[in-house]
Amino acid sequence: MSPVLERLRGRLIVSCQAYPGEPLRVPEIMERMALAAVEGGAAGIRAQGLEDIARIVAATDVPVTGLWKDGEDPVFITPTLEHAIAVADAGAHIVALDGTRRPRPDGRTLAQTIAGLREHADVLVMADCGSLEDALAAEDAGADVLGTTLAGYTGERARTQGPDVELIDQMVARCSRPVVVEGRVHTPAQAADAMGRGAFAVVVGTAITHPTTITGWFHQAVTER
Ligand SMILES: CC(=O)N[C@H](C=O)[C@@H](O)[C@H](O)[C@H](O)COP(=O)(O)O
Repeated sequence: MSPVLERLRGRLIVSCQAYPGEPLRVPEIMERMALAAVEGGAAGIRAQGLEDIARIVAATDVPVTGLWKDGEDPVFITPTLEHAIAVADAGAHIVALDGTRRPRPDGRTLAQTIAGLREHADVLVMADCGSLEDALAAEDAGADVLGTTLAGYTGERARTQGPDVELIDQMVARCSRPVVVEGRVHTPAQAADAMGRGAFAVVVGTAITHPTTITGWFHQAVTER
């Protein structure tokens, strides 16, 4: 296994993302968020946007999973080969991209996208999947790592309140590539449970790095007793 993946085995990856129009959507702030997460024990960072990726790669010494969310198409996580190449050029160690079976906006298949990226750069590829069928197809297409990232966001599976544990179990049982659990991991107990189910690593975003959502959880608890 690649040295980059070895560093992530059995560890926590923290996703540092702010969304368009939000107060924290500033690359320097995401860089500092990443530094804070690494201080807390994160073995890797997941980051969105070329500037955020480049800054976090320069500021930390942990593997960075990069993605570029762009466009109005349902496939919006690093949707085309050009986006994937740009993410690699920004310095990401792992390029995360939409790993579903849906048509991609540039007309390429996932396999063509991964092959094209590999011709350009020596990077690992994480396929963000929404179902077991996605994960099996992504593995065939050449992805190095399979994420549960899009479970509940593609219409194929219900959006579970916490992580989609049924999908985790299916992917761990059926896939031969490492399964990274990502999506709605909101508590340390859920992260531990995912590891117990055979996850290679766990990605936590919102519950660590999205204070507006976390505030909303507490706001609701306080006001809707
Ligand atoms: C579906 C989608 O667009 N997921 C994105 C992927 O990068 C991010 O918005 C999520 O925050 C990330 O996957 C981490 O998940 P959570 O924030 O639930 O811990």
